[in-house]
Amino acid sequence: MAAAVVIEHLKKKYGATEAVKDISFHVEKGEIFGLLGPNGAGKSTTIRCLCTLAKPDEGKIEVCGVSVRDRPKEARKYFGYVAQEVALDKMLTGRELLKLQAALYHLPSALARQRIEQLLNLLGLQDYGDQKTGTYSGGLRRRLDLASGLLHQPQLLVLDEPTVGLDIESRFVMWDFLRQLREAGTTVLITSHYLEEIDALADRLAIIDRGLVLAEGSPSQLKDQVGGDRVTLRIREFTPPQEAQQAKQQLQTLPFVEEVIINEAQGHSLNLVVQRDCNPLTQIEQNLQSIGLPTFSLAQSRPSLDDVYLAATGRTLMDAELAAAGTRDIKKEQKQAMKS
Ligand SMILES: Nc1ncnc2c1ncn2[C@@H]1O[C@H](COP(=O)(O)OP(=O)(O)OP(=O)(O)O)[C@@H](O)[C@H]1O
Repeated sequence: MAAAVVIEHLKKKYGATEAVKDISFHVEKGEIFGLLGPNGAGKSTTIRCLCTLAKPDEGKIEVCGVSVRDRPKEARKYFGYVAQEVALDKMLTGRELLKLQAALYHLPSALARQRIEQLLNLLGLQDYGDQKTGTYSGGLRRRLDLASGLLHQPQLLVLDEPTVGLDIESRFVMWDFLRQLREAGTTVLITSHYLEEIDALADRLAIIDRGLVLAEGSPSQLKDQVGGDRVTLRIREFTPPQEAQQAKQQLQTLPFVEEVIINEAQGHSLNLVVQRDCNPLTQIEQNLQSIGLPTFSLAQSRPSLDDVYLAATGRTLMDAELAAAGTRDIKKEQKQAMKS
């Protein structure tokens, strides 16, 4: 059985910007697959190439065994795409917009009517179908986007950051709906920069950073691979770099400490990897005391996807987000995207 998505050695540049340097991953049928990475990592570009909305420079892309580059029209039958931001015509009602969309998919009108009512019900939109979309909340708009992407009953639903800007409740509604879709046999490919979203939803994921896949697997596999428990230590609220170095050297000598990383972006806090199921906190504190260093905060936890990200990139996802913010000219990108 062909995989739902095969992407191999995808490359895509915008001018001098290498948006996608070399990305490969497979999505199996019936799973929720997450692409996790900070803003600017290349997630949208990857799925825009997959969904025939951007032209790749190189690489193989298949949807349900059909080459997207060679047979784009046929490939489009297999997937529904829900973009990051959809410009809805605010004067149209939800039902009218779905009718328009159904016409774009060339659905026969009886089938279109049936699908529209089904989806409005399924997504809890039955009371809003005749209201103008200009009156919709963010959560309702996203649900209508979903309905649009599902009208032609695609085998694969591709969603770009579907819960950005949504409140927690709307986000949970969306997660539940995506899980129901999976139960009904639809494959879901979702991009997100929210760790907890991918952790909660995805059967498997790929971590993407600066146009490359850094890790791929199920959330628990990836967490297991990064090894022992994590300890986050702050010597002071803002630790001088030389003290952080001194602490690192000292703590590396402890038998249960596997690794010490100094997180410069977080006030030179220290991230330690320690053997599982040891009780390290008192010993760490005493050890620091013995060389005259205080402890401002100290906490132990199981590895998270952020630890997986940190181990792969040397920075946390949030720091990567902050570094990316402000370096992009979104208006220029949108203009260029319209052209490509
Ligand atoms: N149309 C475009 N023109 C020029 N540069 C672009 C364009 N689209 C994306 N880029 C650049 O390519 C890189 C990858 O962007 P991309 O949108 O794929 O990342 P992303 O991970 O999806 O982030 P986001 O979720 O913010 O869209 C970024 O450096 C971005 O500035």
